[in-house]
Amino acid sequence: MSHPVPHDIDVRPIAEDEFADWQRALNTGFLLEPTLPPEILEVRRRNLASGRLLGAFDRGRCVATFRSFPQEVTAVGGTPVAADAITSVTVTPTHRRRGLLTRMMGSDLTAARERGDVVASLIAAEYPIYGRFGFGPATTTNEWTIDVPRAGFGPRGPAMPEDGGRVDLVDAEDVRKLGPELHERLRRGQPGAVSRDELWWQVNTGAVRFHADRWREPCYGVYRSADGEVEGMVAYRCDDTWGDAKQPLNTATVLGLMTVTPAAERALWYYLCSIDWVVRVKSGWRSPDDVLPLLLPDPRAARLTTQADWLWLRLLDVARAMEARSYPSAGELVLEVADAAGLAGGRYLLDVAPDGASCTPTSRSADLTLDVSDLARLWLGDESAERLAVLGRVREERAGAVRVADALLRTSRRPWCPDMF
Ligand SMILES: CC(=O)SCCNC(=O)CCNC(=O)[C@H](O)C(C)(C)COP(=O)(O)OP(=O)(O)OC[C@H]1O[C@@H](n2cnc3c(N)ncnc32)[C@H](O)[C@@H]1OP(=O)(O)O
Repeated sequence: MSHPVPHDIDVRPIAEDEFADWQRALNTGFLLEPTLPPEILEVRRRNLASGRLLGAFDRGRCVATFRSFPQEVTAVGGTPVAADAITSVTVTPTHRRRGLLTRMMGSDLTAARERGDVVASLIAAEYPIYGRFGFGPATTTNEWTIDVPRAGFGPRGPAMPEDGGRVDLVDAEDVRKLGPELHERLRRGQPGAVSRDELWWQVNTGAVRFHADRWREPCYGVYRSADGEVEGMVAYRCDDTWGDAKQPLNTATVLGLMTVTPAAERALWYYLCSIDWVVRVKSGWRSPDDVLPLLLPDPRAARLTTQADWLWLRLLDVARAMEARSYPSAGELVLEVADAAGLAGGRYLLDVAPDGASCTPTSRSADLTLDVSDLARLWLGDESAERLAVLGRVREERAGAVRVADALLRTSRRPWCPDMF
């Protein structure tokens, strides 16, 4: 079988009239039906075609896809940094392992660096794909399945906290009105969270349909505090499962639950675990240190059913990334950062003082040597330098430097990205 020579394949931004071809290649790469119904294609064209879309073309046919869009990722301490969010990455099966992803990624990351983005971000379909491009897994996610009858709520268990707050069910239109402001509050307090644009709210509440048959309207609940402030919101769907003896055996699956106060968090989980007929609650993708299991009178009723890497980051500007975050104590660290792509490498002095941090190129000798992908693991505070040293991924050049790194970089709560993109 003869393969086309990689350089005969054109990698470039697509023209608007190539969108249908690009979309067909995208669906092919994701093992979906290649051709979308015309009305869905049109909705996608209207919303996506003018964005940053790359394609690879072999004899005029699109054989690879790549899309990036502007995003913000919340650093430790709450400052959002400019991110190049990457999605829709595919290479058609006939054209894989010939460097097409490498070419698209190189072109996108170079442009992002030139634009001044601080990081690039993505959710990886498979673990081994993105490390070679300087990405590291920066957050993880957990999903729990709650066995509701065992959870301990109900007539003999604790009642919903009496704090004057209330849960009300609302419609999609209310979610589009109330959700964005609540989410802005959430993401400013949640390292690893990413921004949502208006299109996110439209697509995720059914106002804009990107799929012909995948939309089923969920139920939406809102928690308001005693003074009427919206402090939490949940979207969930129930199935319609019944046992042989006519017992209700429904599962409620959480599509998203965001809260900005502990009262809202407690109230919404209590609500989900006390809906008649519901015997199982699937939590959806939660933070790895979510308090959820401990909110239940019997935490063992929450079984961990998914645990996986989630948001991957690629630092494009080490100095700005390190200066954007906060640190629990003062200290100094010289980092020798290797970056095979030549985008962000160098030796940096991180100098954390009580009034803020500076990170500048230095000629002082290094305390730690590591790859840019491993600095991405450390940046949000989730990974420990000590663990990476055990793996041989971080090299300690000065005795004790690993401990200093962990004291500076780790956080008391773990980072979390609630979104899939
Ligand atoms: C953010 C997102 O959109 S995630 C979605 C990612 N897409 C998918 O998983 C869809 C199915 N897979 C694909 O379309 C393709 O396999 C891609 C896009 C993952 C990779 O595209 P390719 O053009 O084959 O990658 P490319 O040839 O540039 O590979 C570069 C290197 O990565 C390695 N690599 C690429 N994909 C994988 C993989 N899935 N698993 C392990 N290694 C991989 C290659 O072996 C190659 O290694 P080498 O340089 O040592 O030879």
